[in-house]
Amino acid sequence: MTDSQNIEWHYSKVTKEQRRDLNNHKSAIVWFTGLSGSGKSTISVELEKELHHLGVRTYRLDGDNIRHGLNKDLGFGPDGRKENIRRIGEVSKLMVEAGLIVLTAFISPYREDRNEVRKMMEHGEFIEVFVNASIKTCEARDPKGLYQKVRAGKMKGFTGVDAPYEAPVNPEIILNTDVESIEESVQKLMFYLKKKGYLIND
Ligand SMILES: Nc1ncnc2c1ncn2[C@@H]1O[C@H](COP(=O)(O)OS(=O)(=O)O)[C@@H](OP(=O)(O)O)[C@H]1O
Ligand SMILES: Nc1ncnc2c1ncn2[C@@H]1O[C@H](COP(=O)(O)OP(=O)(O)O)[C@@H](O)[C@H]1O
Repeated sequence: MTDSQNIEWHYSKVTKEQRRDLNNHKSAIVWFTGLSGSGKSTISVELEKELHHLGVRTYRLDGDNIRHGLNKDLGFGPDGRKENIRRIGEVSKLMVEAGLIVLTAFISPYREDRNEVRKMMEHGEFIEVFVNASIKTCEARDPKGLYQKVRAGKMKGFTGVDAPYEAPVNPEIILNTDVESIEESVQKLMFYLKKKGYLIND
């Protein structure tokens, strides 16, 4: 561990607000959370495409990708998942400082870990999106064949089967992907971002 007592903060001469002015929109984290197969990746990809078309500067962080690089040393036990979310929170915060709308797609099963990220951010900078789909739906979709592996006893500690998922209590947005289409979910998100003024900087 580094001794943080011997480290001083260095301030930039360009602020987050000035970067936002340059981009002409606000910056924030759109934090997708939900079971494997609920639709986090799919919907965040489509949302990013739509935002990009509007000239919004974005970046997407996805569990599957980040666990190949930055977080490849982490497992799926409670400690590994906690550290995964802590690091993603820190990286996302930097990106928000840089003026981006960050889209994160992680199961992030623990309420406390998500709330820790919320606490790191300023008011309105953390938009929690509960991608709500039943385990039955997720298992029927099984886009990576993981549920099949779990049921065959080849994987242990899988979220929603034999590891917990704690649903958000008061998320900014709920997407019921059991019944809503991908397009409907994207439109819901776009409506929220526009209504709350994220896509302009005033
Ligand atoms: N044990 C276990 N439980 C759940 N998921 C597992 C597990 N092992 C591997 N995978 C695959 O890893 C993806 C989830 O990674 P995350 O970084 O999003 O997980 S977490 O937020 O740390 O819980 C998850 O991807 P998604 O399906 O996109 O959610 C799975 O493909
Ligand atoms: N309404 C919907 N919303 C999101 N995904 C859906 C929907 N209906 C079907 N799907 C499909 O379900 C799968 C969701 O997988 P994925 O986006 O990888 O989920 P996650 O990232 O949450 O694990 C994709 O194959 C997607 O095409």
